[in-house]
Amino acid sequence: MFKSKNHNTDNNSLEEDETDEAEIEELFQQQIPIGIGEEEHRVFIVHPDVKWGSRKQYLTTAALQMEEAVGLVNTLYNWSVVDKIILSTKTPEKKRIFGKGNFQALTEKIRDTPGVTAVFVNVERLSPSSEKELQEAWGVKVLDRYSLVLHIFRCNARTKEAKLQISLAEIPLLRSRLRNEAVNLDQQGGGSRYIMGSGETLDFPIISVMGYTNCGKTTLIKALTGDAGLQPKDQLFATLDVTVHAGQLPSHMTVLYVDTIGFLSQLPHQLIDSFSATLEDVTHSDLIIHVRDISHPETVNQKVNVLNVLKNLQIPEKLLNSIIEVHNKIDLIEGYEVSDPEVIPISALKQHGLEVLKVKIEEAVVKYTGKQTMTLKVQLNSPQLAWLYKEATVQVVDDVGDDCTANVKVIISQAAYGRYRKLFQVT
Ligand SMILES: Nc1nc2c(ncn2[C@@H]2O[C@H](COP(=O)(O)OP(=O)(O)OP(=O)(O)O)[C@@H](O)[C@H]2O)c(=O)[nH]1
Ligand SMILES: [Mg+2]
Repeated sequence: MFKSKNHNTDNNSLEEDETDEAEIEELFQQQIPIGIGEEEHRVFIVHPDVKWGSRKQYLTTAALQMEEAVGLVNTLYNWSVVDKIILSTKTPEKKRIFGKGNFQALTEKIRDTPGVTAVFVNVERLSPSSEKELQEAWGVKVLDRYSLVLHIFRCNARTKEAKLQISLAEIPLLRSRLRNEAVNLDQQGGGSRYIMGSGETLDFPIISVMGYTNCGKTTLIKALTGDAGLQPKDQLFATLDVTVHAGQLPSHMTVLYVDTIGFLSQLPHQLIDSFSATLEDVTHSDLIIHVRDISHPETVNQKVNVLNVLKNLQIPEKLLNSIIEVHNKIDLIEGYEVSDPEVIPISALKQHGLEVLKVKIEEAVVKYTGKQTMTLKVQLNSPQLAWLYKEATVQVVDDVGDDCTANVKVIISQAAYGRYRKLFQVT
């Protein structure tokens, strides 16, 4: 389904549309956060079905839904269905999808079916912990409808704009996975929920890193996140795809940095579409970091241009006010000093000034997202701690002694704190 790559990717000239396409194609294929590659798949389909109405009614519905699932898999040219099964399930409110007996029988059946490389569980979304659990039990890739459909879109994406859109669609998925890695719900006794529930309230703050091409955006994100996969390059438009990277702030709050396509005064025509898609994405972030290459002769004009574009984008006033201005590449100017105390001077390459920047980012996140740091006295023999792990960012748990309580430092939104107080009748 992917186009074969017959372009010469060594030539980076922007004038050559073909080369440019090839490079985007390559970048796009490198970044597959949902982890489905181009390989062939032999898929076992499980359709968990809740009984309702008459037996005939639910069997008909289940059969139709199974047909739909088969159709989805067959859309992918090198995928095939090896077997399929409809299994009655517990209600969605229950913590697990399948009852114990059903699950054991299913696991045996999957293991006994030769050549299975993936199991498609035909539900909208599996929670990351369920997915992990099933994957461990079955030893093969586990897909839900969301990840399968995204994969189909990804394979069909031909234009740069479409590819960017897909990268953006993957953000919520990526977020929930990161959340799961940061907080293992199962270990906290929270159980694993089968379908993502209040997932949206669990979002991490999103920080868009913007600025002129070659100013050091990717280098900075790499330095802030330690993400070894990022490749800064001394070349215009090294980054042609929106990517998202998780990093930790000083108080262990996790944030997501969005690496964006750089500005250029004379934007090559073929890039305008993907560029505007990037900018649209920015309007949905919580905070903007504006990186300036302070060693560039046009740095002042560049700043004016960036701010003008952002203003014309109808970005919410609050987001405009949130902009953190960063002066990068100070290592190239001896004795560089800033006159504005709000501006943070750094060298992303030499990793100077990053701690100060992180503190500044954290302050801004607290200010602009309404999230606050609090220390709560928590009853350890109640579900309070598990609740906080799910709905807020737990930073430190201090055991305070014999009375079964702990001091828990959390980053929590005002709304979540309100719910916490109500739920546990804390005053
Ligand atoms: N001397 C110096 N060079 C830097 C610094 N930060 C980045 N660079 C260099 O600047 C070049 C561009 O860096 P990138 O991080 O790829 O820049 P970018 O803003 O992501 O560029 P695009 O993706 O093309 O928009 C690379 O050669 C980096 O090594 C810095 O603090 N000091
Ligand atoms: Mg870049």
